[in-house]
Amino acid sequence: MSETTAPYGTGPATGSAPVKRVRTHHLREMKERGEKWAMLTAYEQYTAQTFDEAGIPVMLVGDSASNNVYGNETSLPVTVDELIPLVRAVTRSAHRALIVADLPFGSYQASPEQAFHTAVRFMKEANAHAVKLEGGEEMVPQVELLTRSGIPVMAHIGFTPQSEHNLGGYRVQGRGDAAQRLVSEAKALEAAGAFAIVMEMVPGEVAAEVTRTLSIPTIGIGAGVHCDAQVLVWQDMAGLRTGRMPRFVKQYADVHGVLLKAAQDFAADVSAGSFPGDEHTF
Ligand SMILES: Nc1nc(=O)c2c([nH]1)NC[C@@H]1CN(c3ccc(C(=O)N[C@@H](CCC(=O)O)C(=O)O)cc3)CN21
Ligand SMILES: CC(C)C(=O)C(=O)O
Ligand SMILES: [Mg+2]
Repeated sequence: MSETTAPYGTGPATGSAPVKRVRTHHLREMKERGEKWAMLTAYEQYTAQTFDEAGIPVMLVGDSASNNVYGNETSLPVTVDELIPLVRAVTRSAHRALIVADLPFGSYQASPEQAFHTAVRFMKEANAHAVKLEGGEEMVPQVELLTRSGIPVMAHIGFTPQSEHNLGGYRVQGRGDAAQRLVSEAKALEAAGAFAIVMEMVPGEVAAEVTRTLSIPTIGIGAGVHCDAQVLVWQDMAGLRTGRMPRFVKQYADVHGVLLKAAQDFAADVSAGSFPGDEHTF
């Protein structure tokens, strides 16, 4: 087992010492110390274990499971009932990371009460440590009620995929005149009690201003290097997904290539009669 110390000050995820869970206040302290950190999505056991071992302090069970697990085109169709088992798998598997459950489209926008009901399901049925929801000023009542009720909330502004039909597609938000509105939305969400805020596809300079202005950490995806943290969807980061990627993705491995070759080699061995061997046979 590797003895590398995770760079987040709460100790390694492996070994025999008891593992200390990352808490929202640790993230605020990292911002105060100027320590940047990485968030990844996770949707099941082995990636959650692996990212925990890597010292990733926060994992998001994204509504992006819609397109990255369930095979939909967008994140809109995925339901609470489809996400809860994935969140439960991740919270069972990661012992150190803070696990955030992404509230899916239609499960929180109607009212603070609807958001509360949905968030409580993720906390009770899946052991989530926090929830995430998309939106600006209009989500302040939701963020206030959840926070007052003991549920940590991660906000998400800029390009919010659940609103793609209102935003006119997958495009950068907060350019020009919209920049100051983005800053004031971020302030309102912090004042409402959010513990962190994702900024998706906003100009780097605007994200830098938000990051300087807030005391809570900002997590960028296509928002430049001046955010306090960065997030990517793991299948993009690891190169399992193929095809055209958004500009903000950096591919750190070729998992698709590795898995393709493994499947082809296995099939070829079976065809040739060279698997199973004596050592695999009882
Ligand atoms: N696999 C995956 N990765 C993601 O980053 C992701 C998901 N799924 N599902 C939910 C949302 C959707 N996201 C997306 C999807 C596409 C673009 C995209 O096509 N961006 C283009 C256009 C930018 C522009 O026109 O300004 C790009 O080149 O970045 C961006 C964000 C981010 N999220
Ligand atoms: C890309 C991240 C921020 C997300 O919301 C998701 O994976 O659903
Ligand atoms: Mg999402």
